[in-house]
Amino acid sequence: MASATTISSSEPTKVHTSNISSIKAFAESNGTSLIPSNYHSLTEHGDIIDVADEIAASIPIIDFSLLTSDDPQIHTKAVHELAKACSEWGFFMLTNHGIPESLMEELMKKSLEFHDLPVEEKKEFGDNGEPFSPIRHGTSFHLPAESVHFWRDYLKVLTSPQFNFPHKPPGYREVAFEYSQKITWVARKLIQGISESLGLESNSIIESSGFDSGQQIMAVNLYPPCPQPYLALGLPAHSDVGFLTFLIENGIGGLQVKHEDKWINVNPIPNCLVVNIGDQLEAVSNGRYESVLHRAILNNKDTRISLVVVNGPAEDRDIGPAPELLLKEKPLFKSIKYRDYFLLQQKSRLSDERALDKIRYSAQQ
Ligand SMILES: O=C(O)CCC(=O)C(=O)O
Ligand SMILES: [Fe+2]
Repeated sequence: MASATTISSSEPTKVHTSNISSIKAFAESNGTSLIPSNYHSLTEHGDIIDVADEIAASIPIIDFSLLTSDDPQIHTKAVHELAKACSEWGFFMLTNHGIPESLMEELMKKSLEFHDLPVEEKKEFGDNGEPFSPIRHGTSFHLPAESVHFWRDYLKVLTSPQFNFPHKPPGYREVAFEYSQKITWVARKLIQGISESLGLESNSIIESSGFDSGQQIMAVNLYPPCPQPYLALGLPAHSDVGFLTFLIENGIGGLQVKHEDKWINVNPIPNCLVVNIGDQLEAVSNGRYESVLHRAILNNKDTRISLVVVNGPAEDRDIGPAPELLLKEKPLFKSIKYRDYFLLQQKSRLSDERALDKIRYSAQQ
């Protein structure tokens, strides 16, 4: 115990962040039980402890096979459930989505293999700071411009309208392609259901947003064990940029969503997709469905991997509240090209601002 007391009372190590190009490599070589002070994003223990776990049991579950049922009554009931999940929570668990478990397992395995490649071998994918680069590998969120860093390494790939992917480890690209296609199909069906739930034609959002040549980004997040998990975060509170985000992970847990002003742990359920509403759906639905705030917390034992697919509109489309909704209500958001919104959102994530607030009409207007 004496040594533990000594460690906790010593100064956090000062490490030049420019020396940390991979938190995985750093964590593996860090001989202390302290983390560098520029990774301290949580100042109060309460911030991480104040979690409303009793509410977690009521996280909505949507059965995809009911939504796609040919029986109109079953379909209508599922659309109703979807509307409730989107308006009350902004996210839900999706079951019976038809994506084979073996595909998801293989993808997770290859993702771990990618992050396990020697640093040298991943250099060719290094993030050059250009948000539209097809492949970006890096650490934290945006290292050069941040004051506080996050305990995460990432691979971010633009998988649509053109499919890009690293060519290593062998077979990763193929399995990612299959998963990307299947997620696109599920996303398309959900967006149709969401359109209906808003009283729009089933294809209304798909067509107006150019969804079939829409932007899709796959992000593979790796969070190594963190010796002081109550001081750092894997990812800070944020909302996602697109219409819908799909998340799977390796069963460790760490995703939290904000619900009624409290953080809720989203415990992984095997073979389920975690789906959340992104900013573009909040805009299109004119605020009916809110883009949910979420973050990734850490633990000191296990490496966690999450695989996230963000599906959005085509980059050249102007996106704003659906015109059909504006027959009866005032627009809450200005229309903006998705490409410009994407850039705005990337910039906003470096501060505590939300990009949606930048396109929101003020109350007086
Ligand atoms: O890893 C997680 O649980 C969250 C990841 C996430 O929110 C993201 O990549 O946008
Ligand atoms: Fe996210």
